[in-house]
Amino acid sequence: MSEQSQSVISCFDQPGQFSVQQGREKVEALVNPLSDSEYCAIAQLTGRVLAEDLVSPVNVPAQTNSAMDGFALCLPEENTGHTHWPDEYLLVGEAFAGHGYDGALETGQAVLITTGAPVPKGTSTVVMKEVARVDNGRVLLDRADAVRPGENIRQAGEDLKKGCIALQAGTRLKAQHQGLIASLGYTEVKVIRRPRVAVFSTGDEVVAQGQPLPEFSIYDTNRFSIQGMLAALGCEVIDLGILPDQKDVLTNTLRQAAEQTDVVISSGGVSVGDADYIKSALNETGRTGFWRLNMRPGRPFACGVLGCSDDSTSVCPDKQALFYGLPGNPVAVMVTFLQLVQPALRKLSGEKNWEPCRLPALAAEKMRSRAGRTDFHRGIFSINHQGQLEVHTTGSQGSGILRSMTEANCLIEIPDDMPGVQPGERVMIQPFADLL
Ligand SMILES: Nc1nc2c(c(=O)[nH]1)N[C@H]1C(S)=C(S)[C@@H](COP(=O)(O)OP(=O)(O)OC[C@H]3O[C@@H](n4cnc5c(N)ncnc54)[C@H](O)[C@@H]3O)O[C@H]1N2
Ligand code: MOO
Repeated sequence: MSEQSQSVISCFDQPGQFSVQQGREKVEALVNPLSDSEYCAIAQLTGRVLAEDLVSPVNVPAQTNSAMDGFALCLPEENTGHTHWPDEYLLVGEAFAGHGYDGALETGQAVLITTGAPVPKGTSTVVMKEVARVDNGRVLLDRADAVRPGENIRQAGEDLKKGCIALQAGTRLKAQHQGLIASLGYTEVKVIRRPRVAVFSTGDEVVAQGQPLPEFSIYDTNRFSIQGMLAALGCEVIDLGILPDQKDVLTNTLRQAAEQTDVVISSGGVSVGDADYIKSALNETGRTGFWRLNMRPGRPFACGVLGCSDDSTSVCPDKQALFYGLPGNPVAVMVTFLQLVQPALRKLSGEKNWEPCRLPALAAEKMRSRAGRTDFHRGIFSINHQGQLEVHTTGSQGSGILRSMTEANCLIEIPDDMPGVQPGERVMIQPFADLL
């Protein structure tokens, strides 16, 4: 992967106690955006990040055209003092979408026109079919006083002018961008290559699906929720499975993963009791800081760079990878990913100007928290009878209760300076779904 920032390596305070915002800043500071790019066809662009500004090679629309099915009219010159336009015009021809009308309209003439057809020379306005009728080769208007010059006409280049920047480098492309790129006539555009991310789970109790579940065991949940979140960010996922509690296996896996990937993400084994084992493997493969974040869920968190030694002058840039060690509890995994890893992966992907969607909502119930800590409750927001955005929790908020994430449509953010929330107080919510 590309060279990681050297200056921040020294910020691995061990162990650190940070706010969510401090954690976010430290995580992002380690990220150098990818710069390798590739061409990608329009149909495959969903979720990709544009590598360079996209310049419009054409005017959109290319010609001035009609926005309605109706009649193009040539009104008398405006400066002749007309307040009421004539209500009768001579029908001289037709203009269909894809075919123009060859002549130029003269005062008092009309042309039948369809939506999208080029507006004939001399046209002053277009009236909709519904307000006019044809009688004996003449177009008769129901309400000539309602006619306004310039109506129902889409000007050439009113959407995009030839030569302007249609989309900026760093835009994450969605359906609307694909449509716009297509409207410019491009067949493919240059995008940043996808980040390669390796994922594994740890823990003696963690069992793969398809195996019998022994006593005291649990099916591996985190690898799949992480993979789902990575897929939504357009990452290429390398599934390293469940790693056994053997230091050599862990060390070798991390070393190989660092050579082949941009990011390695693990879950489990980062709390005080269990962390020693993963810590020692990580210390052999790179530099990792273990932090305590003032947040719930997601207090223990590890972050760092694999493939560089303590002596940071001897780094091998191509063999480095970012590392995120997420806590084992399934809700803590998702919350730490969304709050800390997601912004970092967006930066790594070359995406610019991303901000999470946060909205103020009224608490519909009492919510527990603690001063000095940011709590992320799972919430369901809706519009109340007064038309205000309100939110209630999904119930029990244990960080192992993954059902709370499936029932929620948002995270409720209770900041460090709120010791708890009373009904009717304002909280910020982070909706799960942006519409587009
Ligand atoms: N003495 C302390 N104990 C704990 C602290 C603490 O500060 N001091 N922090 C607690 C918090 S908060 C969390 S979160 C957990 C995180 O612990 P680990 O990251 O070491 O995770 P594990 O102990 O391995 O697992 C925790 C929990 O999650 C389950 N788990 C783990 N991996 C998976 C998986 N892939 N799929 C499904 N479930 C998984 C595991 O069975 C445990 O129940 O530490 C607290 N303890
Ligand atoms: O943060 Mo642990 O974050 O309670 O699950």
